[in-house]
Amino acid sequence: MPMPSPTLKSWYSPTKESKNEQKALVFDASLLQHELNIPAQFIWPDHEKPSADQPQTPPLVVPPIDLKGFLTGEPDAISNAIKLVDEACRKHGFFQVVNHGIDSKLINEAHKNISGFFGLPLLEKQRAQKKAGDVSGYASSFTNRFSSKLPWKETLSFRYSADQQSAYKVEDYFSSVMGEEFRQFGRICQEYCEAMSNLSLVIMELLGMSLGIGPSYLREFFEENDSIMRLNFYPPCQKPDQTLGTGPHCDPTSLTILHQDDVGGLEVYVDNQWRSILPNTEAFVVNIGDTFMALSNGIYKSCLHRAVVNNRTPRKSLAFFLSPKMDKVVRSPEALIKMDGARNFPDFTWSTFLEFTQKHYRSDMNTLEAFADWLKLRNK
Ligand SMILES: C=C1C[C@]23C[C@@]1(O)CC[C@H]2[C@]1(C)CCC[C@@](C)(C(=O)O)[C@H]1[C@@H]3C(=O)O
Ligand SMILES: O=C(O)CCC(=O)C(=O)O
Ligand SMILES: [Fe+2]
Repeated sequence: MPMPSPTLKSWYSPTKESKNEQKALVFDASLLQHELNIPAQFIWPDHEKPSADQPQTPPLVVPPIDLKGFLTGEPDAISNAIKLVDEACRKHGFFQVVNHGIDSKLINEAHKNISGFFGLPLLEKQRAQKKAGDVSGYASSFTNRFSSKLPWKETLSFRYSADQQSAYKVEDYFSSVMGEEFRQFGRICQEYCEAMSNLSLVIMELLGMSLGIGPSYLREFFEENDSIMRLNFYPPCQKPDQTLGTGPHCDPTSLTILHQDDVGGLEVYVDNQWRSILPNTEAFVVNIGDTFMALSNGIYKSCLHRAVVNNRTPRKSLAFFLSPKMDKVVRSPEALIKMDGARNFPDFTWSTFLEFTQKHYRSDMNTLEAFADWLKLRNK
């Protein structure tokens, strides 16, 4: 396999020395949250610092899309939802949904268990330690993976498969890596992922209608999805203006359904400025990701977003990253190519794109472009 181009902006390849240096750096939130001088690896460059271009981030106030009438098939509600989704996805790839039909008890249970998990001593969380190149596992600030611009967060990620034939179950993953006492937490996460997968298929129907290709094509494309669930935990930070919880990026995945707690920290880049998305625990935040942007031939935009931290309250967010089955070819349907007159992205599989983000490129705002260039070089 040819090597990726070293000219890629975010190409990362820590040197032997920096790898050794990193070994000494451990993100133990119970200690670091009180630290007045945060380690240099967490300090982001000036132009990316939270308040680089504006002293205060103005909130983006957009009414959420009410899914109730869409779910019950009311014609006016359907046309209204189509119009709002289409406008949002052409412009910035971000919208929120309410009356989505997901049980609030399930959401609350998930949040409770997540707080319990991240509240454990570091050594216990490390039982699920993510291994190099793996998607699943516990990661404290990626101190082993990256050497600079470290994010002020801990994450627990795992796979979810909607394929009925698949033997993989979230609860088995939890009990196998962390012990039998984590099976119940795993069950809640499995149930939560099932709910997210179903909701994402409803949203796919809506997106298919708004793109003018009908409700079935995209729903079927993602029916047997092989998705990623990530639990994000952002401890307080005494220097919140110096660092970021999650740096500016577009999700490489297809569609993200995010539930944030009542603390706030998510920001979206709209009209050349960062805007904060005020927390609303009744809503889900929905983002278009790079894979969907490619599938729509670029008609819908992948959403540029980031998460900031604060010096008072820990924050949680639950991100369900909808992704197609690993070897399904991502290729825009003919009808969308005709609309634009040109095919704007190469064919690829999610398996290759995922490998790119885990082994060759640190996801940022240019991942899709860098991936397309990398594919071209690789296929030469
Ligand atoms: C496929 C993925 C890579 C990241 C997780 C995800 O499932 C979707 C988003 C990606 C990420 C969150 C974008 C910002 C940088 C990143 C390194 C992070 O801060 O977590 C990204 C994730 C990754 O593990 O590569
Ligand atoms: O925590 C958030 O609000 C955003 C997290 C995010 O963008 C991600 O995990 O990809
Ligand atoms: Fe994201």
